[in-house]
Amino acid sequence: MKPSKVYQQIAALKNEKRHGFAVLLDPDKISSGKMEHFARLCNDAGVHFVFVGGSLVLDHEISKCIHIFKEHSSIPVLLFPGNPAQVCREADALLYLSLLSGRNADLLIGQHVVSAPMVKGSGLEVLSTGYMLIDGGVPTTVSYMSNSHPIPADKSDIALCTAWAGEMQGKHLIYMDAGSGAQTPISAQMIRKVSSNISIPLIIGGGIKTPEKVRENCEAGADLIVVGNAIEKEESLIRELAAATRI
Ligand SMILES: CC(C)=CCC/C(C)=C/CC/C(C)=C/CC/C(C)=C/COP(=O)(O)OP(=O)(O)O
Ligand SMILES: O=P(O)(O)OC[C@@H](O)CO
Ligand SMILES: [Mg+2]
Repeated sequence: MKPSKVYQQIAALKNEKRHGFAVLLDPDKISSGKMEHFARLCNDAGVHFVFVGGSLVLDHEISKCIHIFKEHSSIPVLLFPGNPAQVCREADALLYLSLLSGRNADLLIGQHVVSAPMVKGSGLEVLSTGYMLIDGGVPTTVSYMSNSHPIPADKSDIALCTAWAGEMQGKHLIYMDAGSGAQTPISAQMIRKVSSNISIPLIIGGGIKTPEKVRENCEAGADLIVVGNAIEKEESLIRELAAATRI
């Protein structure tokens, strides 16, 4: 399946040496009743993409959340699912994650096989994504739920070889994630090492809280920065953090 519109927007960021900002909306923390408000905040801040999903989502309102968001915004919505039950047609695209940092066959290919008919029939733009967890100093929901070891934070060579393997397998994107709520975000040194050696777009997330960190990550070669927790705590940060990708 060839990716198209959303992929082209992400690839354009890289080709034109610009940087994008994505807000992660966790339906368990930002309920459908707040979606209109968040849509307006994201519009006003010039957010490029919205990711929706979680390692474990208790709320069954993902479709409703996306539907409301899209009534008030034309920002593309990308599903960021911890499992196939979070896939829904209302989004624009699906980050079709393969957990390359782990050695859990189910998250590399098993869940994809089981959900293939549903994903194929969804009409979603499918973005094949090499997903890499990097140690962020604390156990995160995703490391627990995926039952996998993250790549040690100081092992940039392992990160690079993992990203290379994903690129050579034909992944459209690499997403390096220190995990939601990480204590220590991914180092600029690791971002630089990976970014300067791959040609597909690089998404960076986990524990990013300040415009300075956003800026540092952009300078190190991140094409798209993802923030969730910090914005849930202080929604006015959306504007500041998004602006930092444009400096
Ligand atoms: C094949 C399909 C359609 C789905 C499977 C997708 C795979 C393989 C996922 C890999 C591992 C995984 C559980 C990723 C989830 C990543 C994610 C959405 C993280 C968002 O943050 P949370 O971990 O929910 O953080 P909080 O603890 O802050 O809620
Ligand atoms: O919630 P935060 O820590 O910003 O992390 C965002 C995202 O990369 C998590 O998968
Ligand atoms: Mg979550």
